[in-house]
Amino acid sequence: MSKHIPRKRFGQHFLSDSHIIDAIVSGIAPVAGEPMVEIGPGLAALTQPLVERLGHLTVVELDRDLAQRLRGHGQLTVIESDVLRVDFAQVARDMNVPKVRVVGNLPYNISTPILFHLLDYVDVIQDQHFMLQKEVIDRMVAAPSSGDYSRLSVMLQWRYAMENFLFVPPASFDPPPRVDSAVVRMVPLADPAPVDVKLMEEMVQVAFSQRRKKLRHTLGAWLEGRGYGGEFDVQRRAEEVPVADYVRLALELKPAAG
Ligand SMILES: C[S@@+](CC[C@H](N)C(=O)[O-])C[C@H]1O[C@@H](n2cnc3c(N)ncnc32)[C@H](O)[C@@H]1O
Repeated sequence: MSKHIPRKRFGQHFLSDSHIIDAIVSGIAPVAGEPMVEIGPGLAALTQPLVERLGHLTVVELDRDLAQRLRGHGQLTVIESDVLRVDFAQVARDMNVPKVRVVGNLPYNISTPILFHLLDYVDVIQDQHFMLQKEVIDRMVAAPSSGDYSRLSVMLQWRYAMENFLFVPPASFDPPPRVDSAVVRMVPLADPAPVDVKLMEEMVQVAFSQRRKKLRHTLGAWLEGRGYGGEFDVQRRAEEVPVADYVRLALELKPAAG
């Protein structure tokens, strides 16, 4: 088969380090027969060892040439699409299972939109294992009052238990990216607070819109606009507020949202 020229616009950095590939696959720990979906299989660096253990794998690939190559593989179901347009609830229905596992070495240019897209389908997802830019994972798992604590930390930590389990240097890829990478495990919390996700998203976005300023300048005005008269302390900075406080506030606001 002809050599594939990596396409920059699709964030194509292919894994080439067999030790790292083994470590990722061990971290995922696939079991024969499990329903799994891989985002961005590329040249099958992860796909092949995964499918050897699973027996069957569904993959989502945007690049037409790569999707075409993968169709020749007898153990794969290939969805040729932008993952941001994929309805994962439908994918689970098509596979005849209540939940799927999702994995992938994601295209870094759209990793945050992918994480938010999957948040919409968290009820049909058992767990997620993603290779991402290390700096993004640092933000995902950051604790309050650390420099990395951000909108992404709050929006993901209220819904997932997350763990950075592997550091991956640029030399593990061909072509190498300019940044360090890491692999994160995300497991949806079994008993999440029943917050309105859209409301939570808007609230957290307003809170972090000016992270150096006290919240009274940003969230304070927004809460006032909603007629909020509760106890939430807006004399703090967004980065000082624990996830649980944001969740409590979103729950208090819920009736106003309806
Ligand atoms: C970083 S590469 C990883 C490739 C392979 N899994 C590996 O580890 O070597 C990202 C892959 O995602 C694909 N991709 C990029 N944008 C995508 C999108 N919006 N939807 C689905 N796949 C996409 C790329 O074509 C590429 O195959």
